[in-house]
Amino acid sequence: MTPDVRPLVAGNWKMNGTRDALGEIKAMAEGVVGPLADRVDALICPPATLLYVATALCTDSPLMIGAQDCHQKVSGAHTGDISAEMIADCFGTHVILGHSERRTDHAETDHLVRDKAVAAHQADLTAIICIGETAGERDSYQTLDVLKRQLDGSIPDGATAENTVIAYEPVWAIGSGLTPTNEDIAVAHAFMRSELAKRFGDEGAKMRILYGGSVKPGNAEVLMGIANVDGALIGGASLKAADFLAIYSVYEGLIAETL
Ligand SMILES: O=C[C@H](O)COP(=O)(O)O
Repeated sequence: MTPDVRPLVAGNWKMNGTRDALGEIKAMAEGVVGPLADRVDALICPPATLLYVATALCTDSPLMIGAQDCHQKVSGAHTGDISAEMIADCFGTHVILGHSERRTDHAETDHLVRDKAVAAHQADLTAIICIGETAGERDSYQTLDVLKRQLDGSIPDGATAENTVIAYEPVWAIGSGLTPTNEDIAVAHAFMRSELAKRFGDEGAKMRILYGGSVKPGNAEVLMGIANVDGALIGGASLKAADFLAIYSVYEGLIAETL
């Protein structure tokens, strides 16, 4: 955790979830309540097909709804894409950008991710910009170099602690059940914090840096307790309300420790 930074527990449903899954969102909306909701943000990013109905289920809940990608342009001839404005029009508040699956599946570059973040900011969305090294880069000790290159290239100059969240997701930890050691996570997050503070000053010092990659109810308390880890970006374990809420609830203990 970073002192005075409000944690964010975010779920990325990826290409999972049809209308049958809306009951999970309803249960999450009902579960994000009470004093914890005043201290810790919760967000679910379902597929675009569920965006509008998901936000409608959350009108009486602090649970926020976001999208998983947007186009860098405001509108136009871009078949199959959705714009940041369309996400905002569905009452979405956040958009995940530059996830490693999009960098791989759609050849997204740091430059493109930066342009998408600018589009997100122009639509008043918070951009969750994903970065992280591959197994090969980690094995050849390039992790911090990769993080620096992706931070420098993917974050636009107008980023603030309000409109931008960084998600560190080692590619090899996604969906694998593997996580870096606590020490490796601490080193990576301290490095990112220092780079963000160097470039963005106070805004960088307060910008949220999430950890993502095989976060589960069983390891969340330890992972979320690491310095400069300001929440989680959760894939598989965000599909079920019970797991998502169990991860969210680890902050009951973590916040009590800081009071
Ligand atoms: O965006 C979420 C991540 O890719 C993590 O996925 P995972 O929790 O299934 O490992």
